[in-house]
Amino acid sequence: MSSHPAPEPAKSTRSAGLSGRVRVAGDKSISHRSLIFGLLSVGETLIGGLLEGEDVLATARACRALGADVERLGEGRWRVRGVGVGGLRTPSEPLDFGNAGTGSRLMMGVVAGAPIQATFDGDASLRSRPMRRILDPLEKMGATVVSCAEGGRLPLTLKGADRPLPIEYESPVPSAQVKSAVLLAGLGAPGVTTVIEREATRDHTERMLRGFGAEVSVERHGEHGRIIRLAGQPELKATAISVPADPSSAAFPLVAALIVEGSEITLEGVMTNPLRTGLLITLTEMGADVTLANIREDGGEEVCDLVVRGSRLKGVDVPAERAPTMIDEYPILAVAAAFAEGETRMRGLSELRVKESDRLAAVHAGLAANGVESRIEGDDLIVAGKGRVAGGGEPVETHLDHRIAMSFLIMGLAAEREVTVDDGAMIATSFPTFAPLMRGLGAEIEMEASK
Ligand SMILES: O=C(O)C1=C[C@@H](OP(=O)(O)O)[C@@H](O)[C@H](O)C1
Ligand SMILES: C=C(OP(=O)(O)O)C(=O)O
Repeated sequence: MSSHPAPEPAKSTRSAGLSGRVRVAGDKSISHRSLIFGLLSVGETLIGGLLEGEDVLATARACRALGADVERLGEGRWRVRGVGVGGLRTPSEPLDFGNAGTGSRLMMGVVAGAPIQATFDGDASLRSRPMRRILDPLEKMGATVVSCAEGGRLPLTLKGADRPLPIEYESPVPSAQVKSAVLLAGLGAPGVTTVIEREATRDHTERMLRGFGAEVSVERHGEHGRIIRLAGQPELKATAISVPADPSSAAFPLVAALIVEGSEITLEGVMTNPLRTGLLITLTEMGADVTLANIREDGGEEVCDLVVRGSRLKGVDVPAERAPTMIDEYPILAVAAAFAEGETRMRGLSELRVKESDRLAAVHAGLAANGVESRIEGDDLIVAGKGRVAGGGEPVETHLDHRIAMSFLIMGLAAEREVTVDDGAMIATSFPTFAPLMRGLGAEIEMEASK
């Protein structure tokens, strides 16, 4: 098992109006995929704006272990010399993905579609997460699970198919990671690999496959779904990639500026891919003062500058079908809901139970510790917003979950008393510049290690 950094307790206190103009780090989903597609294509892939968080760095190491030449040229600037789908090699050591679900699951798809074998491992959080959802379709494509921990969990050794089979797969869970693993394995299969989604999930894999020269078609399916078809055995061509700013990271300064009275900030170049904008839609319904300015394109995605001002929020009902477009944003939405007037009901959150932590339970406990009433009914989370938050509770237990740590540190910026979290170290997995960036806007956040 990979070790974690030493726990780093952190706290935040009520802050005066936030102000400034910042750009959050590169999108985590696109960063993982940039490295992986770099590995799978022949030639030189140049990446700008790569997120240099621990999760993505683990993927970079895995790409090296599978045969790519991966080099950091400067801040966020990386070069990958790939080996092509047919040129992957069996790594000599286990691949350690740390805390990263995306990196490990996508790479299982890569290994499954090639005649190689690899062992996957990670930290205690990743070892507890379900992998059967990935292994089931990959076994249908011809991969073999050589060994694994109970319930198909990490550490596990996967042997790729000598001759991968193209399949048609309808995932029982709405998951971009499952979809991506099947499509990545499908690169090595002759014929067409098809993924059917009842609810559309983030489509970065499909878009980037096209960008690297593969043939991919996407068709609507029912009210919210899609059918994705990939023609197998393409020759992927290396390309240049610019990674836009991550909307899931932007969510933290965004909500901070809404709840801290008198704030006005600008978040530059935030990606507004329609399958990632559920939080923006929800906050707008809650009465948030957010303007989308300077809408343009970056790296094949629409981006804009978000101008955010302190706002009085009201409780809303968030429909279950919106969940895939804001799946990582529920912890910070729950914080916004705590400062709103009235009840917010977030529906259909079963997937939150299998993230870095059980986020439903972690959010509920952290809110309760800081004087906010909430309840879980089935898969719904209901937060009773009172327009104010007491704070001052016992340290919030973050369970190795970066988003729980960041969400509660944001809560402390507008709570009456300080909010503490037991460990902010995992923030480095997705948003290593979180604390300095927030402090630059005027937020009072203290991490123990940087005192
Ligand atoms: O494909 C991706 O890049 C991701 C998919 C989502 O996970 P699921 O596929 O498990 O929903 C999301 O939670 C994760 O942070 C990133
Ligand atoms: C769920 C997340 O990531 P992953 O699944 O890659 O660990 C996240 O970043 O919130």
